[in-house]
Amino acid sequence: MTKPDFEKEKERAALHAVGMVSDGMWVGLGSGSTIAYAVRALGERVACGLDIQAVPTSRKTRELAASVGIPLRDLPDATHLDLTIDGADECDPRLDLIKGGGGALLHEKIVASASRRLVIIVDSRKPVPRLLHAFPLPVEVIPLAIGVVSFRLRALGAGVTLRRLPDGTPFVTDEGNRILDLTFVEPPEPTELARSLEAIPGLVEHGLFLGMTSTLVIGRNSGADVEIRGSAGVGEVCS
Ligand SMILES: O=C(CO)[C@H](O)[C@H](O)COP(=O)(O)O
Repeated sequence: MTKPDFEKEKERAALHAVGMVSDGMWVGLGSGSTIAYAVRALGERVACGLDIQAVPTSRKTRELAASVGIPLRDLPDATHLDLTIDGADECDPRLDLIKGGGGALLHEKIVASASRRLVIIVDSRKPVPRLLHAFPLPVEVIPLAIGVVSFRLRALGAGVTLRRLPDGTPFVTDEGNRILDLTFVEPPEPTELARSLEAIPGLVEHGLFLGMTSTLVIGRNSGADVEIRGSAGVGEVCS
């Protein structure tokens, strides 16, 4: 059996999602390696005359989008968006997600929550039967609350790890916060966990995106290019 080409899957999912963008839209741009394919493809459509405004969710995405000529707006300028394209670390059959592997979950959730449609693009490794059984759940915490929040998270049954860079220093988010990665020996029900996390002062946001996804696009290697879950919808493609 040939090995799956996950980069090809990411690219196929990204191309499909970019086909859903049409003239006049305000488009949210997520973060991560899968989104990079979407940003480059969107840049090609902009070069062909597509007229959009894009709101990036991280410094990295902003830099890439600017480099391919996508017109950009800042998040404070946005009131609502037509469509957001983003990646995910895990997605379950209800299209609920874990996000934040790249540490951009706060901006990603604000943009997703303001979007009429959230289109999630993934490769075939991301769909799972249940969330919280494999990928650690990222939460964003203000630096001075790290001790207090970690204590409360452990009381919820979580294993807590401060995310660090390869040089050992703590990872710092675009908002100057820290990321704690949570693991569970006995994974809780995501909705209940989300409620508990939202009640902890100093915990700014968590990576559970529940009930937000409109469309999940899974890139495939063989057969059809993509598998669609949720609502479909394809716009014009630049040739
Ligand atoms: O949530 C995210 C960043 O905060 C990313 O969307 C998620 O980590 C997926 O990244 P990739 O496409 O590189 O696998």
